[in-house]
Amino acid sequence: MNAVPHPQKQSHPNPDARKLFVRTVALRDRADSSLVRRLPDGVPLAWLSGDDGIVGWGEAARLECAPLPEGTAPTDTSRFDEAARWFDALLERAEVEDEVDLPGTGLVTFGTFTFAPTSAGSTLIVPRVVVGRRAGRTWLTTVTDEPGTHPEELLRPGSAPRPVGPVRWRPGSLTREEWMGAVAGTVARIRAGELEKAVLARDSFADADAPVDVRVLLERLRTRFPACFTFSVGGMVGATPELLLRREGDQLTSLVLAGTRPRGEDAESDQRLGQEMLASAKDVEEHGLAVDSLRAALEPLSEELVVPAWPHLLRLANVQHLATRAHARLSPEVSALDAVAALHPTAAVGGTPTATAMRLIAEVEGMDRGGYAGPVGWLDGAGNSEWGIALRCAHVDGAHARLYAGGGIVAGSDPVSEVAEAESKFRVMREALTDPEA
Ligand SMILES: C=C(O[C@H]1C=CC=C(C(=O)O)[C@@H]1O)C(=O)O
Repeated sequence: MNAVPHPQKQSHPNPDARKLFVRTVALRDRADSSLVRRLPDGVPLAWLSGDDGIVGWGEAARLECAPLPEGTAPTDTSRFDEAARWFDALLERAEVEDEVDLPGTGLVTFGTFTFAPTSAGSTLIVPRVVVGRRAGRTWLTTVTDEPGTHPEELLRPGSAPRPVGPVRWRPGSLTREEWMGAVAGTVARIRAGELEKAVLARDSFADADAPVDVRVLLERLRTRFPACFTFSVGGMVGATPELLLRREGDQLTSLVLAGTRPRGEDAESDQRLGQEMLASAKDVEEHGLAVDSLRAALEPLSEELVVPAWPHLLRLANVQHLATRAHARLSPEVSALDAVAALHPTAAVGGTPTATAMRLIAEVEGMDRGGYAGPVGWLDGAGNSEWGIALRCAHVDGAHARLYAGGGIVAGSDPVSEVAEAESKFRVMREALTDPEA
């Protein structure tokens, strides 16, 4: 497979040799106005959490990592190293004037990495324009090839987003029965001792009549899932509840999720379902393996690491999860992308042992995950960054979307419940792609 060709690549034959002029200025704005409204039509970049976040558009620089040949070790991390080298080189040649100086100001790149090293789609994009907000402060960053461009010249009001229109839904790579068979086969292999856990996913397709205006999806996702990170990077669009890592200075935070139940019809059944999950040996084991994988990856990188002994419940509009929030103080030489490379894939999306689970996933899912279950987020010149795990998402390409959803399989998993769980996770993007009745 080859890297997806991109027109921007041809227009800058040697993009790494260019010098970038980066300017961040404060912007007066209402703290609760939607950043999505700033976005012009086109292919938006976004990372949103409640009313805060960053949105961007245009391309000052772009890196497409080439997929590695079949047979490459599934845990290969060279795409993260390539991305780090590329961004460092841009940063060295950037002239940055930053009067706001917060995480996300100055030179920023958005990024999406594939789940597996052999897939195409690991991409970093430095936008021409970024509008960001954090704790009531809003800013504008512009990235130009010439000095002296007035930043606000690049800030034009966005056009009104278009509804999606009629959508046709198509089944994915495996039928429901085939996928249940893959789950049952995985349970048997786990029971036979080949591995402890694997996270299996499936895909499904949506076709609209006209190119989907991603801004509509972003606005629906961010308002329905305020506790999630709503993102759009390199075609990957979704609202993930799972934070692979946030790095601010030497502090790292991660939110591990594994273990899922539906939301109840009323407060009482909701409570009961949550308590049942906290008491379920199967869910606690599934969650514990994800936490163990995070701990094992972070320990060598940290001077301090605090991981709570018991999970708590995270309730979202469609499902509830077992959640553990971990904190670390990183060793001085560890960069955000070093930490991403070490943590990906946690057993919330891969399995245990990691390499065995990744091989099984490639063998039984019958699809290429692309950016699904890979890291998605942003990185700034000071090394601050946020990377979610791309879940509850779709790859949107013009009028077409490929949706992904999965769940952790352990010895006690049941194929029928796993299909239902994947359906409840698909709902996030199915609802975002469905216009409200007029
Ligand atoms: C793999 C997915 O979710 C992961 C994150 C939270 C809970 C999960 C679970 O309960 O299986 C999964 O580990 C997905 O949303 O596609």
